[in-house]
Amino acid sequence: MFAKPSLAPPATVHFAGIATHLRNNDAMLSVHSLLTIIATDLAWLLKFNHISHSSGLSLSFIFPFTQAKYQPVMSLSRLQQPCYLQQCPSPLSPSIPLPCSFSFRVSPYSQRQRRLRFGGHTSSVAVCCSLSQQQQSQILSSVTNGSTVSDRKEIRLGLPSKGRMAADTLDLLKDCQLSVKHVNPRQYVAEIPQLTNLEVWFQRPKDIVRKLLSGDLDLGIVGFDTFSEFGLGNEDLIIVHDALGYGECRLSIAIPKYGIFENINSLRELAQMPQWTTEKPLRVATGFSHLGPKFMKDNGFTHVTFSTADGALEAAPAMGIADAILDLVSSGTTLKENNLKEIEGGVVLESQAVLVATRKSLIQREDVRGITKEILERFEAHLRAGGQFTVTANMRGSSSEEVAARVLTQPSLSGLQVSFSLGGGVGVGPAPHLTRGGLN
Ligand SMILES: Nc1ncnc2c1ncn2[C@@H]1O[C@H](COP(=O)(O)OP(=O)(O)OP(=O)(O)O)[C@@H](O)[C@H]1O
Ligand SMILES: O=P(O)(O)OC[C@H]1O[C@H](OP(=O)(O)OP(=O)(O)O)[C@H](O)[C@@H]1O
Repeated sequence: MFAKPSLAPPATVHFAGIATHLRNNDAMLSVHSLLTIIATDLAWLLKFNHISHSSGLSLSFIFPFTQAKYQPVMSLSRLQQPCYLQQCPSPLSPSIPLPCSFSFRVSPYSQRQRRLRFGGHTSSVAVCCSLSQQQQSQILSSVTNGSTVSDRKEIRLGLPSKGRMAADTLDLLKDCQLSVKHVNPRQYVAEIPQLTNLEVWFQRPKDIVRKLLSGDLDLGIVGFDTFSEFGLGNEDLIIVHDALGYGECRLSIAIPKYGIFENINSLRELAQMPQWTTEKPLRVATGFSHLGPKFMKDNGFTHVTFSTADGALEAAPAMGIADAILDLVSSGTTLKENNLKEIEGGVVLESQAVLVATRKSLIQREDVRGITKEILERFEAHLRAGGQFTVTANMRGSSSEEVAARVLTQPSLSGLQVSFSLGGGVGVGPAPHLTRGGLN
């Protein structure tokens, strides 16, 4: 099972890490950042990631891919060369041949499967790598050069103070037995008694991202859209959990259903309309003044201008202020009510709530890593448990299949999907919890 490496493994320190997000170019950032963290504190990451040591030789990176759209491509080319890589056995994936730098794709992951991402076979790919002591020092010095995090002793977590994300964020924390206690209801600071030395600061989502960048917060929960817009691709921000399961929406271009747009149904068609000239460019209203222009430029729009507003952007075309809008959509009701439509190829990004940390805090502060681990484990436990029930029953049966067949023929349990192993119990999809009485 353990393929012979093409390069002899050096006498090395071995690293392990987990990339909890991989989005296009962020992939390299994750790998690099996390490698660095490992270099800083190997023991912590081992615990953090539940990674097992393999044959005393190497440890695994595990990359859970959650959204097919990102088509994650991983590269280790940023690592200092030469970088010795070798195949490692993994229960999660078939072997992957690994040259010094490499890329791979992972099979698409459906919406329905997303929450189970740590459990499925297609969701993860494990690779292992070993780096020499010298490479370790190089990586470490490349990220620890520059400014250090401030001298403050507490750890700061930013949570949305208002808007759509606020209540759902508190609900998620509550579901994870992390109760946010206001010291004073009129203050923006709070605490979570279960997490020692943690200060919660309530801020507008965009300010959470800004304060992460400035080093005034260590961790934050925001929508991926806000992270992308205000994070400006800054490599100091790391998404440590990319799918918290709420705040789901997409950032999308919309145009009127009527007039000159009546027969326009794709971004390509929109770009090719003869109406747009230097004198009369396509006018787009958006609150996303970083992502908007970038997206339009990447999609070949040369004659385009942008205007901004703080809300109710859907009114802009009817008011004659804009030709198109670029805004968040979830149910699509607001677009419909305003006679607007989305178009093929017009989605800039899919968003939901994410947990963000600053790379500097993670690298330089052990207590931040500890708290991050604690929060992440609670989130994962909660999110993975969603829709899962355990049925405990005394049943006769000569095999797991026979018991499963019996469970599924019970009218009261109809609709269950069994995804189990027996010997101890049967794990199923949505189901009642049976604790006593036999199902015979
Ligand atoms: N229609 C929607 N459905 C689901 N989630 C949404 C929707 N609109 C926005 N969101 C998510 O909620 C986040 C917060 O949006 P919201 O407009 O409520 O607050 P905000 O960021 O405080 O806005 P602003 O500061 O511009 O007033 C967005 O960044 C996005 O991630
Ligand atoms: O697709 P839908 O479910 O209709 O949701 C989309 C709307 O939700 C958001 O606005 P929000 O309600 O937060 O108000 P805002 O326009 O003041 O930002 C977004 O800006 C859209 O206008």
